[in-house]
Amino acid sequence: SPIKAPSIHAPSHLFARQDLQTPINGTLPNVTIFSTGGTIASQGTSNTQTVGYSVGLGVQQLVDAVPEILNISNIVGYQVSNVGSPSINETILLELARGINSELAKDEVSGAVVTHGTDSMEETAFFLQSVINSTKPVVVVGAMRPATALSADGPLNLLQAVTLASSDNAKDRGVMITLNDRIGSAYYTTKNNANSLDTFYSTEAGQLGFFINQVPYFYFEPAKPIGATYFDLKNITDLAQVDILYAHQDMAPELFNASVEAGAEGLVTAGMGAGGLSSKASMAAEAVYNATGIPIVASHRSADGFVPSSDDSYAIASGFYNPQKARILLQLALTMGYDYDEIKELFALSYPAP
Ligand SMILES: NC(=O)C[C@H](N)C(=O)O
Repeated sequence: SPIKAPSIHAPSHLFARQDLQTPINGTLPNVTIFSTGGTIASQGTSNTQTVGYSVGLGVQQLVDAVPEILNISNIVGYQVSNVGSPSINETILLELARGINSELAKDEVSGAVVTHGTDSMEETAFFLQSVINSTKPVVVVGAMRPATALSADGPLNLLQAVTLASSDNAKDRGVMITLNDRIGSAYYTTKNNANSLDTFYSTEAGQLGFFINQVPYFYFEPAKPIGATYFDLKNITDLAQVDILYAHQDMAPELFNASVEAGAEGLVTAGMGAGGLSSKASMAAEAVYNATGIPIVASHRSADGFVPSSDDSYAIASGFYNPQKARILLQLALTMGYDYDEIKELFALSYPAP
């Protein structure tokens, strides 16, 4: 019969550590699962319900649904939160990052898995990529169908995530996102479709590998994304406020001032094409920059692409970062006290001169 997982770490104040009822096998690696909620932890009222379900399954139930995981790894779990990922906030992000760093610092832990809603998964994954101090695999995983649905995707995704987190060939590849057999780089992977199972087919730079019969295969040797910067969180307890303004025809120029009045310390624009704003919006942005000096990063509302730097612009070019990743990067830079020029250089690191 199953025995209690050994107490191999101390709980932090936010995390509810679960003493998962998993059999211990000394020959297997140890993986720690950090559970945050999302569709992977959700239940509907029938097996055909795939919208309008509710979050509620705990980390123990997620593991219980896939006993095969215990043939791959010993598991310890933390219940970090149990929310839909639109409600993930900086408190959860900071605690998650600290928890992962402290787990991965232990020799006996091979890797970490984060179960997460898909809606803001790329933001959490990018954040973790920027603040995790380890070469061990960190895998962020979710599902597009609730656990109760016919053909629920969560259980196999979780099995693959644990497999990846305990694989030697997954080391030194940065934080990864896995869903629907695909392995993507957290740095560049984006949710592309609001509903479909294959929503995390990656943008051009993001695809790292694929699962075949639950074995991870990589296309390349381990590599680090160009420009990836590590931020040491030290005693940081909150992140700078950065908001995203979405550009469109006739965008209200007042939004720039309103955001600053609401507390924004930096702004990201999801511009049209390669970062474009209407001339009225652009003038308002420039006026806010001149009045306050807050950094304004120009990104793109198109799903993929690049915003080039321009010498005569007040705005900092996002390069390859989409608005939600640019926001996290700007939050981290501001939190660490980077000035305007340092922030500009930070963004430019992702597209070094040839
Ligand atoms: N598929 C999902 O996980 C979507 C869910 N609304 C979430 O992000 O929490």
